[in-house]
Amino acid sequence: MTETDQPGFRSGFASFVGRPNAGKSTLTNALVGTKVAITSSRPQTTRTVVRGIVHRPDAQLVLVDTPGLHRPRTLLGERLNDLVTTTWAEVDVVAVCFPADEKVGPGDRFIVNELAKVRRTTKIAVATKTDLVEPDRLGQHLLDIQALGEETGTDWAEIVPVSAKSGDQVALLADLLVARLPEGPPLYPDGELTDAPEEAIVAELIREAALEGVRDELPHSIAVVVEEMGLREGRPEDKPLLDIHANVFVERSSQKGIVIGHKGSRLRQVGTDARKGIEAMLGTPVYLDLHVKIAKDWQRDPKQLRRLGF
Ligand SMILES: Nc1nc2c(ncn2[C@@H]2O[C@H](COP(=O)(O)OP(=O)(O)OP(=O)(O)O)[C@@H](O)[C@H]2O)c(=O)[nH]1
Repeated sequence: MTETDQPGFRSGFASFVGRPNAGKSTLTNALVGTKVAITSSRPQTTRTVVRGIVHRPDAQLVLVDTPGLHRPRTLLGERLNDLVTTTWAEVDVVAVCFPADEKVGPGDRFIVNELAKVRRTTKIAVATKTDLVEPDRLGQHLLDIQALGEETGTDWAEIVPVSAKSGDQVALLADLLVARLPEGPPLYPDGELTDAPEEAIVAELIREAALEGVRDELPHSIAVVVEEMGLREGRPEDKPLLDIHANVFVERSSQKGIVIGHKGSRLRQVGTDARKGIEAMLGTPVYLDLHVKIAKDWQRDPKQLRRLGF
């Protein structure tokens, strides 16, 4: 039996939110287990950025970032906040981080009030940095979080104290998050993406689309390299467009023909399918430019392999 048809396997998305310095990144790293280094050079542009994936025998938990929430002063600010709440509605669970060494304050209240509008998403409260405080203070902090929940009409599914630094309760948090995911097969290949940038996921989505229906003919002969990926300049902030230029490498010209299809029909379909997959993952409209190239015997050539990212 493969992992995919394992009964009871869970997969889905979680997002950590909280005010600046609340410990979101450190917690993400602690959960994923390795240093996650998605250096997103475009904050607040793509709606969701995968920060890391927790692979477990029983589940796959995809941790995504949502753009920062701001007190809106302008219409654009309001639109951005709408985007955030839309993203929150699309993930399975949102975990709000409240650093134990700071009092629950107006910044937290603002976030929780916004989050309360997203009624259906499960909300978990996480008291972070517990290693920095005495038990008394932690107790008070948990009561304050509870009170904020009541005040805002937020029904915390859990309130969990953790320390990402010492590792205390991190495993418990993982269990609680996983328990809130729907049953379903893994969303990403095993081992994928701790430090892999978005380009790697995008390349994988394109490769999947390119293999669709021709897997038997081209089992291991397709590699994809994302040459360029960046937001189109001059777009309004609330209507981003992500430009992606990618090369699909095959080993022989006969394979090139298969991928491209009659008058390019197949390649167009591959492009459409891949684009939809990428848009669904990143939450941003995408312009995808695909080229098919021959890298002769790339599987046997170490130099080619390196170039292709293996
Ligand atoms: N002692 C202690 N420090 C922590 C813990 N978690 C995070 N920190 C520290 O708190 C600071 C902020 O942590 P980050 O993980 O960067 O917080 P963040 O919420 O991602 O911050 P932003 O990116 O600004 O939103 C860093 O200096 C961390 O080292 C913890 O469990 N214990």
